[in-house]
Amino acid sequence: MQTRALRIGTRGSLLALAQAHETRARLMAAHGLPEEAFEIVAISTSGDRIQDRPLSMAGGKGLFTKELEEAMYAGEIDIAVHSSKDMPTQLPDGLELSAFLPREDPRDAFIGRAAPSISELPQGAVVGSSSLRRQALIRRMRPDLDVVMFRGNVQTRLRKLDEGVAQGTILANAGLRRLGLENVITDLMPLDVFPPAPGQGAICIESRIGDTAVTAMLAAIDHRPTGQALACERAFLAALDGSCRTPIAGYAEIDGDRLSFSGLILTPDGTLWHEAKAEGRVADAADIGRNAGDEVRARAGTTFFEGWS
Ligand SMILES: NCc1[nH]cc(CCC(=O)O)c1CC(=O)O
Repeated sequence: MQTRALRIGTRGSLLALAQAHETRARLMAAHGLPEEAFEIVAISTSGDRIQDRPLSMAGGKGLFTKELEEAMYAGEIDIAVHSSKDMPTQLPDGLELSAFLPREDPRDAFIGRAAPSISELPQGAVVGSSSLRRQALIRRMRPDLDVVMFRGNVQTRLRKLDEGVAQGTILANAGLRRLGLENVITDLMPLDVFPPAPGQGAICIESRIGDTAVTAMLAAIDHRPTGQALACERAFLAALDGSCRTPIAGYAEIDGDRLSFSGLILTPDGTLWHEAKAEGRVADAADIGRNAGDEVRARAGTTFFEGWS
């Protein structure tokens, strides 16, 4: 018998709260438990407070997870719900990713004002993005565009578009859908020309290693194919050192017991890139990702990373 509510830790942003609610709904359904069996605990993180500079310059990944992990060590929460994309490849001691929810659409979405798609934007138009990967991919597609820094939550970015600060921006389709904002999307970026960040669209749940009652509960909502795809993508990222100052994209697709992976690194200006494609058994997901990362790293050579890594 469960005596006290399971405390679900989350960041306080609207997107994070939507993800925590989805997790709670799945746990309620899987275990036939009422809403009162769970408590959602919102915790503010350093990443949420930095609005004036790129996160890549402020310490990168981990900024969104550190406070939640401390709350987990302190026993203030039992699990932490995250966007897999924001998770460092190396977790702190004693914590593990014990469940992944079924992945949403991993594609990026374009929100255009002067034109519905990047290719139709007028010469020299301004596109806002704070993601190094998206900046590099936009520049690779359209070197003439002016790519500017764009931070803040979705609502802030939409307001900046209204104010004419930029003619377009790119956000994850998954996040927009979870917020019920898919109506603002004017184009969806194809996976081959605009590959997503490793983990994009997948919610993951972190817990304490050895917390058997909690991990048993989470096992019931774990979506194996998403976990396997993520094992591959995260191994690719880890092999490349996962520096958040190198634009990196990677996406694994699962079909039965087969996995196909495509990974890409680019220079921030989008003029140079190296791509690896691999296929194999799902059981070898992590090896496939690691080998692809090693291959890309070897092909790029050390000069590729000079200057920003
Ligand atoms: N770094 C912020 C972040 N982390 C996860 C998502 C989207 C949701 C997801 O990928 O699951 C976003 C916003 C965005 O990129 O538009």
